[in-house]
Amino acid sequence: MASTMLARSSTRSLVSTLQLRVTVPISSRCYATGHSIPPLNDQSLLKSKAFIHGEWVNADSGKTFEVKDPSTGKLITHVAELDVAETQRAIRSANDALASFRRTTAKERSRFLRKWYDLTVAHTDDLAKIITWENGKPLADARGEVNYAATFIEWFAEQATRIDGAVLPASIPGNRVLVTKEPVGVCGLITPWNFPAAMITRKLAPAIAAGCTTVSKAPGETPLTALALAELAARAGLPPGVMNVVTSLANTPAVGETLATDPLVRKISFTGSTNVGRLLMKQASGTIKKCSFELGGNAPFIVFDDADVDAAVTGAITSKFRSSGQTCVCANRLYIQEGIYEEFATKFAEKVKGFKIGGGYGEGVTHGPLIHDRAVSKAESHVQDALSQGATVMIGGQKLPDLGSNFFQPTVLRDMKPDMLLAHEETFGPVAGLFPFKTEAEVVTLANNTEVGLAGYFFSKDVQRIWRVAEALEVGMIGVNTGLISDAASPFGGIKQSGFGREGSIYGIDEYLVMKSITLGGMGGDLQN
Ligand SMILES: NC(=O)c1ccc[n+]([C@@H]2O[C@H](COP(=O)([O-])OP(=O)(O)OC[C@H]3O[C@@H](n4cnc5c(N)ncnc54)[C@H](O)[C@@H]3O)[C@@H](O)[C@H]2O)c1
Ligand SMILES: O=CCCC(=O)O
Repeated sequence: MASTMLARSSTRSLVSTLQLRVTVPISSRCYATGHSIPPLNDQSLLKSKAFIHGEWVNADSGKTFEVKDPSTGKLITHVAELDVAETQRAIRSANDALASFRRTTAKERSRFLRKWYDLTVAHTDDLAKIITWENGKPLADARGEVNYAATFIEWFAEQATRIDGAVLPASIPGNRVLVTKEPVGVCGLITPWNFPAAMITRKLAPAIAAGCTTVSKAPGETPLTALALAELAARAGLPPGVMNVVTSLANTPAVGETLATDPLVRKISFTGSTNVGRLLMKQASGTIKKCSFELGGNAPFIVFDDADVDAAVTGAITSKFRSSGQTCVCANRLYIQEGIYEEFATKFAEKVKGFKIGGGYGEGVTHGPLIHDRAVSKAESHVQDALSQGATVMIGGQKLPDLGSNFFQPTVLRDMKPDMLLAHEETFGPVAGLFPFKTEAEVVTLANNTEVGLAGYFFSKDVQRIWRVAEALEVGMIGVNTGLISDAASPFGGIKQSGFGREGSIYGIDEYLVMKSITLGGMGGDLQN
């Protein structure tokens, strides 16, 4: 009871913060943030409880965790810190809902998704403000993310009605083989903080389109967007239990293990680091769950001498600095062929000079903070390692303490060498290292010299080279003469230790379906008189 009241007061506090735009301590557990955010049109989108069986619930323990604004480090609100028991309850809710939801028609599921899509688009401004608040990305980027997130809902609203089967010629006389596709069952969906809306809709929309029921684990850093999306899904009429959202920060490993080991869960889809993916895969193996894993990358971005250098600079800026370098498909290693190295480096650094760094609501801000100080330390360590081995800074290279503890300068390093840390580890921050190379064969060897294989990019005007290099790069997604490959229509996913499974596209729904063959015997006899 006390915890219920506490959480109610937390939500009220959050709402008052938005209405009043003032710095006022409201309660000892949740207070205004000290920097104002634009008020929401619909303040009831702000939730601080988890969503189980169509109800907003606190943790049984009454525990909460803090969600902080990465721009200021200040508290946004406290969110329910769920544990194993509540996660099991969410799984049972999804399991109870499955029996009837799997029997809904594709058209019904499609209509539901369409309503959810319409509501998401209608609330773009509010969702974007929430994303900026908890993730830090500039408001324009946050709006772009809401649009991107909504395209997955729209896409799978359309795909829901296209789940098909087959009739196959049997090799046994008199038999006929039918193939149907069915929902895999209860799905455990675990998503990261870097795209608080799009990573969750990219899993939820195909799961629902397929007729599955779900338990999503919202990222501890950015749970508010996931909860707002759940509110919109409920408004769209999704039956209780089809979409449950559990929230946790400290209890995340226990919640994750519960999802990955509970026999009622038939599918785990995870987006995040390779290390956590490895752990979840091990845990999920006990009950042989269907899995898809979208894990870490270390994308090569190659510019050949024959490329349009200006286009390559634009593509590299988009790919490297999207979300301040915090996307799994961000260029991590920029390989520039010797003939155009100087021109590329100068033009690239010049563009980076034009960035405006600051809090995501700031006028004209192009790049926000990193998510937390660990991310800043990683960027800093990659810069230090490169400098200690002979790289030079063209621009940036420092923290920006005057802006806040999570800010790091967009950085361009030149004269990078293959042994440097940045060549082998995903920076996940705004540091671009320019590596010179001589030949096509050399650069493809360098590009493939990594355990992961998510995205890769290259710029060239030679059509034969385009085929050669595209076929030789060991990645799941390639951008040729573009730095932007993310699209609901395109299959998203990696190879090697970047994981397996594909999201979006005509293939994404297969991750949530299982195939069943039905063999009919005694068929095809003579016509009866
Ligand atoms: N391939 C992709 O589509 C994709 C997309 C986004 C991020 N990523 C990768 O994610 C990484 C950055 O995110 P991060 O550092 O927050 O990743 P992370 O693996 O630490 O966390 C990602 C998510 O997993 C949850 N999590 C953490 N530990 C867990 C555990 N033991 N059990 C269950 N869930 C757990 C977190 O709460 C979070 O929601 C990068 O490596 C990046 O490339 C990949
Ligand atoms: O960070 C990973 C996902 C980014 C994207 O979908 O473009």
